[in-house]
Amino acid sequence: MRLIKSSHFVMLRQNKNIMIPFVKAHACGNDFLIIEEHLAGRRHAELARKLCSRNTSVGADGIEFLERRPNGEFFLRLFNADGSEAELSGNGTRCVAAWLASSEGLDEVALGTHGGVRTCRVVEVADPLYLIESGMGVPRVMPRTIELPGVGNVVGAMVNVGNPHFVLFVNSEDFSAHGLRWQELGARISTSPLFPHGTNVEFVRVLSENEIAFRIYERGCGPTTSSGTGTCASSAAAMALRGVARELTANAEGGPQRTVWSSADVAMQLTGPAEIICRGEVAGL
Ligand SMILES: N[C@@H](CCC[C@H](N)C(=O)O)C(=O)O
Repeated sequence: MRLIKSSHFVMLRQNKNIMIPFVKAHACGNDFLIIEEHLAGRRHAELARKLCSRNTSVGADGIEFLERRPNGEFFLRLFNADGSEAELSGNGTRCVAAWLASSEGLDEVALGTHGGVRTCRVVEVADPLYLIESGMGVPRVMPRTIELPGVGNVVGAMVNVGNPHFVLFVNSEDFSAHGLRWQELGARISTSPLFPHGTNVEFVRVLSENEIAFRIYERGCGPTTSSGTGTCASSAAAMALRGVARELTANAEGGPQRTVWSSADVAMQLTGPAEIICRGEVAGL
């Protein structure tokens, strides 16, 4: 028998012993790993790239690193699947809230993020499924037309809900715009030099006064079935610029969420599900 001595094999063998405990949860198919911050050893980006890979590891859209501070406060750092750090995730924050409710009985919890503190309250439970309402901060909506080479002028709005979004309104049933599939146009906008820090992109159709449908191209991870901040950004743009009701059902591919934004200067409330999928240990770096 031939002995395998390649350095790749030696590396694989060394990695075998470093196991990292994780929890996996999703919100309308937008999936996250939850890992205790102290286990990251400052290798957050590398861990995100490795563990979010769907073919060679557990797979997820991002990792929420959960820090427990000595004063009892919680702080989350969110890393996208490509290893970039984002200010926050609405769905990811809710997944952590569901995990803290399930594992520690916390029905209401304030979670610090780089995009501000988000307070999450459990509204209904059918363990492992949690319906959670989150205070998502005050959205800022700025109408903006961008010029994309080869595409032309794209009319939309920059929306900040703790992280950046560019929202376009479309009429087509398949969410295409400017003759491009939304996934293609989303990739072009998300990585355009016009947004030096990148942006999330939402394609929104107004269905009625109380309902919108949208598709999401996420910064740092591509098309996703849902986004909490994307739901808020799409709703805020529709409320501020299309005059729809201040309480909306926002339908993404992964399912509906509810948004309430009673006036421009108050926080938006987001209600949606989060489900704990599994917990385990995964080979780290
Ligand atoms: N899916 C998230 C947003 C995650 C962060 C985003 N990719 C970014 O880079 O800002 C959500 O539910 O909000």
